[in-house]
Amino acid sequence: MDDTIITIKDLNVAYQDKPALWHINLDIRKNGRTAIVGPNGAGKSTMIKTMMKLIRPVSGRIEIDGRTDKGVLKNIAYVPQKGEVNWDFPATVLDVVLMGRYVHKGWIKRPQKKDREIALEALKTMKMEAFCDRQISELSGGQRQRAFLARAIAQDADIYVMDEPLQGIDITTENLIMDVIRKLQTEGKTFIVVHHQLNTVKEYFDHVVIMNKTIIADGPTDAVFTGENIEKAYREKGVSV
Ligand SMILES: Nc1ncnc2c1ncn2[C@@H]1O[C@H](COP(=O)(O)OP(=O)(O)OP(=O)(O)O)[C@@H](O)[C@H]1O
Repeated sequence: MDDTIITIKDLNVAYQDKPALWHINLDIRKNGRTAIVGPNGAGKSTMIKTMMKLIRPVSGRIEIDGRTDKGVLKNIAYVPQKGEVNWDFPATVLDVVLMGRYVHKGWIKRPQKKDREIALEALKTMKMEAFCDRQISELSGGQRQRAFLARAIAQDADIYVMDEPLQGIDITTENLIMDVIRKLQTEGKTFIVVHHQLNTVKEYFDHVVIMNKTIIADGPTDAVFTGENIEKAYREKGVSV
């Protein structure tokens, strides 16, 4: 299908002997804003880490833009969960954003003037230019998330894969991130976002994947984000919806 950018076929993932994902079949919409929702432990992070080739599946196939090789990852900006990043690492905000440029240059070459300009422009988009020389250890949760989105923007990828970017941040940052995502979507970018707040799914995302170890439902938010499907995914956790 032309409007599909990622296709997952019969994907199975396990940690040691414990299955984490089974029989995942999924098409992700090109130029969409897709939320991935499901209860804690549903395998949302596992699925996107497998897309990023950070986890090796037991079986299955992931095609990104029709490709399965590692080179395609250059075209994906990955924003990991905040908790997975070592924020004590001595680096300034600008250093972090410049990392977005390394996929284009390799780690050996030093950033050029143009890379710095692109990084500063990305910081401006995230209203973080005043913090460019600040150590990342000194940032608030919302500022850290802005810096990470700036890094993703500096990478200039077509696909953004984000693991709970709105977790634990202030409402101003949340609104800014959603405004930037919507704007980038109008420029042709695709978003795949692990999202925890069920009350904002309809407002923020045009497509949704509801999962719990396997896919419960996926498609346009209006059609798929129903009480029945959410109930199915969250039932075993006893969440009332
Ligand atoms: N490195 C690991 N080693 C062993 N088990 C793991 C590992 N990472 C995750 N798991 C297990 O795999 C399952 C899926 O975890 P995952 O983090 O993908 O879920 P999630 O839907 O992203 O959860 P959350 O909403 O809590 O972030 C859970 O049972 C988890 O305990």
